[in-house]
Amino acid sequence: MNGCGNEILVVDMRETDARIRPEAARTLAAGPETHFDQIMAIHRPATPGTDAYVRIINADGSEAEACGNGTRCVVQALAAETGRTGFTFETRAGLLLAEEHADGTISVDMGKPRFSWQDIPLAEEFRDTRAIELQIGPIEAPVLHSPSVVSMGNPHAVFWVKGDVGSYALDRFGPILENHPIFPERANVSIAEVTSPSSLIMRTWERGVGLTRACGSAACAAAVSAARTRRTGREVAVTQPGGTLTILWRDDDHVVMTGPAEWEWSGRLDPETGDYLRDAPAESHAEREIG
Ligand SMILES: N[C@H](CCC[C@H](N)C(=O)O)C(=O)O
Repeated sequence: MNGCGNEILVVDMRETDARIRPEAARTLAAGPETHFDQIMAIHRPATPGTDAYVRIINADGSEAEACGNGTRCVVQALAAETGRTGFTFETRAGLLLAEEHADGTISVDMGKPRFSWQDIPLAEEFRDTRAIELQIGPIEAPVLHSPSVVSMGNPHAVFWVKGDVGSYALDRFGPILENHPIFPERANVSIAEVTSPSSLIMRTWERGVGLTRACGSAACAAAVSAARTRRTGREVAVTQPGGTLTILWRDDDHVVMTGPAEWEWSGRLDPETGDYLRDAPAESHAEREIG
């Protein structure tokens, strides 16, 4: 599936106690057909009252606490299977509520942002995380500097720029910033331009992945950081290379992300090895029709 071009493998693990091994994930990520940004592995619920436990695996085999675009894909898959529209998932970062709307778009309550340096986490104390001391490029003329940092369950840094976000070499700066010692758990790194009090344009270098066409939690991170620094209001349209998400930072502090999800093809997967067999197009289409 994909969520705004964020490439997602949704894997149904509800009938097995197995886990997808990191080696299997890396093999799948390296394959031209199965290349992905995140695997969303749907496991049986661990907590009463939840619909599933979802493990999120990055292309490098590491685990993430949150993935907004992938969560919308899981909702669409389970809504097609069950005819239900509302779901509660458990992830490493806690519980997520999600809902499919009549128009097919999906909203996910991504929880509350956390701003303290220990929560992001940062390696040293910063009292004000709206802009921390961190820069790239020459000391007297940095190319990027003073990012806002926030945890959406996972760590994010957002650099504010004026002008075309596409003109920055995020492919070069991304790995340096992702692995900068200030981020003991690494970080997802975005550059964002404010285009109006209710819109942003951004690109993201994802932790454990690289450049992606969209990142839901990064869109949330940029939206709350923009509102927190009075660059925008609390509801913004966030445009990334793969599409646009609407982010609302509600008065109760929860961040709600709304956007599309798209099914592409299905198959069968060996979670130990990453070997897979793609369904014949007709078969997968039929499966889709009957949910
Ligand atoms: N694509 C995801 C984010 C994955 C985050 C992951 N790269 C990490 O935190 O390690 C999203 O839509 O939110």
